Amino acid sequence: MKPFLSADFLLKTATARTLYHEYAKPMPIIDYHNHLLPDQIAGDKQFENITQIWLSGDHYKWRAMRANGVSERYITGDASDWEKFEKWAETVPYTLRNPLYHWTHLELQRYFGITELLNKDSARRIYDECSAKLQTPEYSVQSLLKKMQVETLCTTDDPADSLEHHQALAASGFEVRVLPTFRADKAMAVDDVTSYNAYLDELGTAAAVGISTFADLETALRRRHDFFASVGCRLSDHGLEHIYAAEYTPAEVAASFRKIRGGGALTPAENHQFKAAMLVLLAEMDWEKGWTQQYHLGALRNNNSRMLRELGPDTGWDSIGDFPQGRALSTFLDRLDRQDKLAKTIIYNLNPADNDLIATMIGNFNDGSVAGKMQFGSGWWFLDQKDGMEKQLNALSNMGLLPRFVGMLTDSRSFLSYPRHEYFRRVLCNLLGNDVENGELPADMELLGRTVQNICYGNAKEYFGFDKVAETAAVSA
Ligand SMILES: O=C[C@H](O)[C@@H](O)[C@@H](O)[C@H](O)C(=O)O
Repeated sequence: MKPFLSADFLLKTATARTLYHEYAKPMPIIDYHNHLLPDQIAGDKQFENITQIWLSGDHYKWRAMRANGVSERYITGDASDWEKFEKWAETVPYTLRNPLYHWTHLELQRYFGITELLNKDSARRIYDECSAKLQTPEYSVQSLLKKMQVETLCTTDDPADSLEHHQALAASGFEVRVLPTFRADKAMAVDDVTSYNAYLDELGTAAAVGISTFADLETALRRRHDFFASVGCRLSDHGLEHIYAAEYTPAEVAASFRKIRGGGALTPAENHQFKAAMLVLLAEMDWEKGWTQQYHLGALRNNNSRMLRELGPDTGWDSIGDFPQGRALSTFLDRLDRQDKLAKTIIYNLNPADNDLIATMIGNFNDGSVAGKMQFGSGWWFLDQKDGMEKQLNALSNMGLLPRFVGMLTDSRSFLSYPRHEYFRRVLCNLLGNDVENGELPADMELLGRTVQNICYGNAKEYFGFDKVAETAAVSA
């Protein structure tokens, strides 16, 4: 019987072990999508204790604690940090076979050298040891990122954000490249007219333009898009139930915007037209700059209205939706491709039933401009565990080109989540190792090793063009 979480964790074959230890593990990390807070990186934050760095903001853990009968007081409420950690420790044994069980113990091992299982009995010891270490310079946020060989990370940022912390980091010479991502969801969130109009005022202030017409909105977004590019941004991102691809005319969109600005709500048809127009506008801006556009599709969000009122969005009340994806996505991508304005694109589906749909959809729009132009994103959110990752890798292998995949991202809110890349790399190497052992792939370690290194690092380095950021910054300096 293999020991739990040993050096060869998830690596069932000799080939897998070689591929992981000799090829995957040494690769730096390019974490091109996460929700880390740039001010905490710029300020090189020293977290007070393990609860603050590990539990606050992690709605994966929050859901597990709730499922385990823990009251909200000990999750997002006013219990002490120790009380919250104790409740998490009590919950961990009940997460076995959930990825949290692996991540929790992998993170204790990799960051704190703790191999003891976390549970009620070990909670105090582990809390004290981790919290004491977190007070030392080796556990400041910047030290933690360097410890995990992070080379580049992209945070998630609103067009109205000042990006002051990204600028400060670039000026500080911090070895890890910390770049923004242009996440314009709020710029098309017309479902709530009141909050949308308030946001438009905020966006207008940031862009130094009064936003009365749709043309003004475009001006404001273009100014912010240009500003994000000047700070090194190379990606955009969207979180949507599905793509919007209704037919529209500029006049219809302009009229809808006037209606919104007057405080009027759009009809469902006007709503879909407006969102379709916004997606095209934003996609064209991405194409003009050679950025990569990301679409996170299929989440059924904020299911618990009581808790949405109490805690707000992204607090653990979302789940996998069953929205039809294919037709609108095809129409949208074709609309851009027809104009030769389709940027590099990564599509993440939250419903695994859409895996094959996305894996085949991306094959419709590779135009020869760049290898792997159209990407099927890594297992996302409820799918970023062994089973979900294997399904995504197998669908991509069966219907696309696995060796052209830009690989994993943490998508996390915690600075202790970087072992997710290790987890993915182990899953990848194990799949390839199994194929070699079964005679389904040649035991060509040069070919397989290069493939592993490209998926873990090389493809992302080439595809996103972050090095161009350095060149641009040097030129503009
Ligand atoms: O893994 C979970 C994800 O980070 C989830 O929190 C995000 O997808 C977020 O809701 C977003 O819209 O970007």
